[in-house]
Amino acid sequence: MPSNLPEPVGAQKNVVYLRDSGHVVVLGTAGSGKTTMAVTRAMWLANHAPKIAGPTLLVTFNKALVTFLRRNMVSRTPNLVVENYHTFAKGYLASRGMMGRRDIVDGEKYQLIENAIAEVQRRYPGVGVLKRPLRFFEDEFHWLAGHGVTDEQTYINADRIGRGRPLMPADRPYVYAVREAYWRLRRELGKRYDWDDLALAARKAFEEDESPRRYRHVVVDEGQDFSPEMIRSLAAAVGSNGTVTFFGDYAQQMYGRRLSWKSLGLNVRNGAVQFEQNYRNTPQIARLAVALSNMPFFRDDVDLVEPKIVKADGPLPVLVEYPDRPTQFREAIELARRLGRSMTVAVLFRKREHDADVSAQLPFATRLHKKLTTWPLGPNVFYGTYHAAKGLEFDAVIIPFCDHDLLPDPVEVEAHGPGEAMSREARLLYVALTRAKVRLHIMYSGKLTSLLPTDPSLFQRTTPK
Ligand SMILES: Nc1ncnc2c1ncn2[C@@H]1O[C@H](COP(=O)(O)OP(=O)(O)OP(=O)(O)O)[C@@H](O)[C@H]1O
Repeated sequence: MPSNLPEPVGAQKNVVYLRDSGHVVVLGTAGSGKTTMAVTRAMWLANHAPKIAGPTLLVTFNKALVTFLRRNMVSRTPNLVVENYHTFAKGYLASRGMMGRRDIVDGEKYQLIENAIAEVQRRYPGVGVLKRPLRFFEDEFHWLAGHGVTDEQTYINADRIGRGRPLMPADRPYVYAVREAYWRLRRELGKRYDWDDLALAARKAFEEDESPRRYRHVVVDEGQDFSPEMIRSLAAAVGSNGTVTFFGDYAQQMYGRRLSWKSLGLNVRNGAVQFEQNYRNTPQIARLAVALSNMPFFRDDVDLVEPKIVKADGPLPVLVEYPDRPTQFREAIELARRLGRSMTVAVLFRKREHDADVSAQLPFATRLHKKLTTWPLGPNVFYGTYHAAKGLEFDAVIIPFCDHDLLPDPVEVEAHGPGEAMSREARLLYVALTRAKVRLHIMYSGKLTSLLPTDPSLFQRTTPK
């Protein structure tokens, strides 16, 4: 997003200046102006909307995006609060006397789950599902909390939407036993919640809360990453004369397909509004993104919007094979250094493990991460994970390590099986490459990841000098 907000046009205008109370859902392709229009709508609702102006919460998933928005767009808008979801939920629970300073389990969570698995394994030796990796249990608990499941029977009967290969009902009691053991161990540590539980706790607290609501309007950006419970709690956070405006792109969804709007607490009268124009990417980059989203493993049965591209032509995405990973890394840094003199450039990685190396090589570059508090203006180098780049955009994006044995991440393959892992990781890669406005450089060594389309006309293949 730019620092000056563009004038809404077409469908954007209809959403931004909508006066009715109630709920609106906007679905749009990457770069269709969802974030910029979320900000424009939030500012209009906060201060300018005749008769319906009132305290407004703009909530998003990505903390780096919150920093960007506060710094560049909404710093002087009274009546508007920009927060990420967890800050909102924590603050609300604290205001209800339901959140102490040390109530959330953080890094210790993994050890607690390990201990819980070991405990249940001792009870049921030889049960196969209990041998699944920690990441599997973590993911399953995340899903349960996100869908507001708090008892075993509901889990056993659940249509486990969002997992390619559902877990057999016969296996579920064992997984649930691990969840209960984890809860008990967590309680013994004096922690009431983990991050995944906050939405469920907030939703329930709102249900019992009859006091006047703090916010009249809620605007949700990057809505595809919000769990059902998060969306329900946000819908419950406004009173009956308020509005919820939800912006999302299901092609960028991390995982889990969506439920009906109604079951998410959203009362959408006329169906979702579609944003179809892609204002960010050149046709060359957009074409690659569309080809990726058409790959068979990019499974989806919901509202993907085919983009109409409005930007001028640019160079083809560049695909370069290097002899080895250290060379890839060196070249990515060198290219970022060079491009960063005249434009914004981001080097994006699947995993966090490269952060220290980049920071050693590029001490003035900005790492995209949760605690980012300032946002540099002008040409600059940024770096971070695909996740951390959500919602952001850069003139150039460099994606090293698109190697066959690194993407999809083997940890995800082990946890979810190859089909599910491909589907999830393809979405992440889609996020990463749609951050590029004009230049995109993809690097690999050995064999290229099978997540990328193979049509040679989508790339300019070059060889390293
Ligand atoms: N009406 C418009 N006129 C000109 N430019 C626009 C308009 N709407 C959006 N843009 C530009 O399009 C780019 C993408 O916008 P934005 O980041 O809001 O998209 P998005 O839908 O949130 O993308 P993503 O979901 O991929 O993060 C920005 O540079 C923005 O300024």
